[in-house]
Amino acid sequence: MLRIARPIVGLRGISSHITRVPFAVSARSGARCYSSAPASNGKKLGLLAVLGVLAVGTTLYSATTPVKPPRAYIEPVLSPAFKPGEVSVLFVLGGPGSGKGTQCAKLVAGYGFVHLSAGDLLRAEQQRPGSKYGELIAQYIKDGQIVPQEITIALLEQAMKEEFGKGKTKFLIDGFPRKMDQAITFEEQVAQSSFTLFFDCPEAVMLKRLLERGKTSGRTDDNAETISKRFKTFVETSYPVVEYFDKQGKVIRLSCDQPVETVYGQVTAALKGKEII
Ligand SMILES: Nc1ncnc2c1ncn2[C@@H]1O[C@H](COP(=O)(O)OP(=O)(O)OP(=O)(O)O)[C@@H](O)[C@H]1O
Ligand SMILES: O=c1ccn([C@@H]2O[C@H](COP(=O)(O)O)[C@@H](O)[C@H]2O)c(=O)[nH]1
Repeated sequence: MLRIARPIVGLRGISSHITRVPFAVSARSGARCYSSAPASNGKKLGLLAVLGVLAVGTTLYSATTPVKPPRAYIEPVLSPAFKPGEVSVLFVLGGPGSGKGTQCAKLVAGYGFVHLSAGDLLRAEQQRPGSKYGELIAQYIKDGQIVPQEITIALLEQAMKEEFGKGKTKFLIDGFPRKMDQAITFEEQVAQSSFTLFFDCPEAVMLKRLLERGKTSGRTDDNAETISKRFKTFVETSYPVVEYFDKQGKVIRLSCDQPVETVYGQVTAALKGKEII
């Protein structure tokens, strides 16, 4: 597929308005064109006649010569890895510790979704012997920052293709997209999302859960210092993604500050309402 880029606004047609008027015309070879000496009437008339002919000539030339538009730029547009309708993608977003993974696990058990957690994929890549990106990923996670999109999207696309090859088509993409560039690139190059489940949760609740989880999780980011960085990243970088999809009417907002089963009841009711399950 090819996309023809629009020509640069304002470029087309400008040349038709440019008429070059000769700077000085001398009636006689060697005469000074900047002389202050008064010219005779005959000379003045001759000069005016020449200027008039030139003005008419250039106007006629520009009016009759077709203006060539600038050559269109041709940009290749990559087709997404999955065609529209081939797979169903639900993004699952919410602050750290809002319960995304817990609810995804229940949807897998109840409705046969494939659950792909971007964080889990990054941690697995970090651990993979020989990975070029292990150290980089470890540093970003420890700092509560978002790993460059190329790495995360490649991991997600690969995992989706593997599952698709086994006949799976319903995906929960958990903890992604966490940044606007990821949202746009993923939808352009991998697949369109149908909805985003957003778990709204007070920071105090998430902090308590994460500190509790940190006692056994072994995660380098479940500690007070990194948690506060993750909260900041969520507010500044990830929440704009929720707003972006909200403007498209594609966000299902859920309150996470309830027992697990109550939250799950809200999730399933909302998905049934949208005829996703
Ligand atoms: N509704 C809930 N009520 C109480 N505790 C919960 C609830 N949901 C999840 N938890 C607990 O909170 C912790 C964080 O949950 P979970 O791992 O599902 O969150 P998450 O949003 O996936 O976090 P992260 O983004 O950090 O991976 C876990 O220990 C989990 O058992
Ligand atoms: O798209 C993503 C998703 C995650 N990360 C990094 O991983 C950690 C942990 O993610 P969880 O979803 O909480 O498991 C997150 O703080 C980021 O550092 C990412 O870079 N990009």
